[in-house]
Amino acid sequence: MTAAIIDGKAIAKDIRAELKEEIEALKAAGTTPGLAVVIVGDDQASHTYVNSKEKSSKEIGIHSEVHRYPADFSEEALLQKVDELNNDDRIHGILVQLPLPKHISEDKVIDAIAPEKDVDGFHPVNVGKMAIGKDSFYSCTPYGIIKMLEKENISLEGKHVVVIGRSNIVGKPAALLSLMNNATVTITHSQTKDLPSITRQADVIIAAVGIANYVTADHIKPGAVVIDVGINRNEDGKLCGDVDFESAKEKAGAITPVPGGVGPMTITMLLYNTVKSAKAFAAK
Ligand SMILES: Nc1nc(=O)c2c([nH]1)NC[C@@H]1CN(c3ccc(C(=O)N[C@@H](CCC(=O)O)C(=O)O)cc3)C=[N+]21
Repeated sequence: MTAAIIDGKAIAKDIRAELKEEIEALKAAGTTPGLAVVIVGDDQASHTYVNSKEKSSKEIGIHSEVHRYPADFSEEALLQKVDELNNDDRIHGILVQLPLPKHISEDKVIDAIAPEKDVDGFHPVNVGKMAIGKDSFYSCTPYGIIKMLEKENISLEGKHVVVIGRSNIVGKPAALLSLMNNATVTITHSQTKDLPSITRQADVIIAAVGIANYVTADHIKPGAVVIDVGINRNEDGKLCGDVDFESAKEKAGAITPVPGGVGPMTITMLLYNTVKSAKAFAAK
């Protein structure tokens, strides 16, 4: 059996087209959604992502600004910038690109973002609301996975979702959002014993380990849905996921590629959250 390939890029394109229309309506009613991205340091990959976020925002009519600072920018100055954006009426979404240089506390910076502008869904208020099943800004990568499954008509109801990874940004929120969609959820991680025996029970595997080609056909129940969150570079410098795509696609029922799977959905949900925030501000 060869798996159906879930085309994240195409799904992202559809959602962005819907957002573009919403933005036009919002603009006609006097509100232009605004997104501010803050990046500190000169990590090349981070700059590439941020440029891509800026381009995607502009394409659908979001006012986008990027604030770039050198690696030695102080924590105090960054907190001050966040405060300024919190109070800027043109800005409905604030994203501080992670990771930050070591001398800056990521927790402090995330805590400083106004929860109602935290379109990344990283602020404890938004994470807490999600954990108790309330509406909030959900973290873009796991939310993108949920939307992608929705668009593919893959219901999570009563399904066994096995998440590999327990990060605050992907693993934990992916588990919570799956639970919210009535899945039975198992979270596995680096201390889990005999991982393949657990992932082989999964109807849906969400792989967020951060190790190239870690999940192989041996981890997969025939016909299972495999979602690959990884973004790694292999020996040849080529982009690859946490899933060994070539072997996995012979066993899975459906699978996301890297690139072109979860990544484009992550950016799309950032745009989605920004529009959602602008709508909430407009309603006030
Ligand atoms: N505050 C914050 N929020 C984030 O959401 C955030 C962050 N920090 N730091 C870094 C990670 C990473 N991330 C990606 C988003 C899109 C792609 C993406 O679009 N990837 C394309 C390919 C990109 C390429 O070709 O390099 C794809 O998978 O098809 C990848 C990675 C957001 N992150």
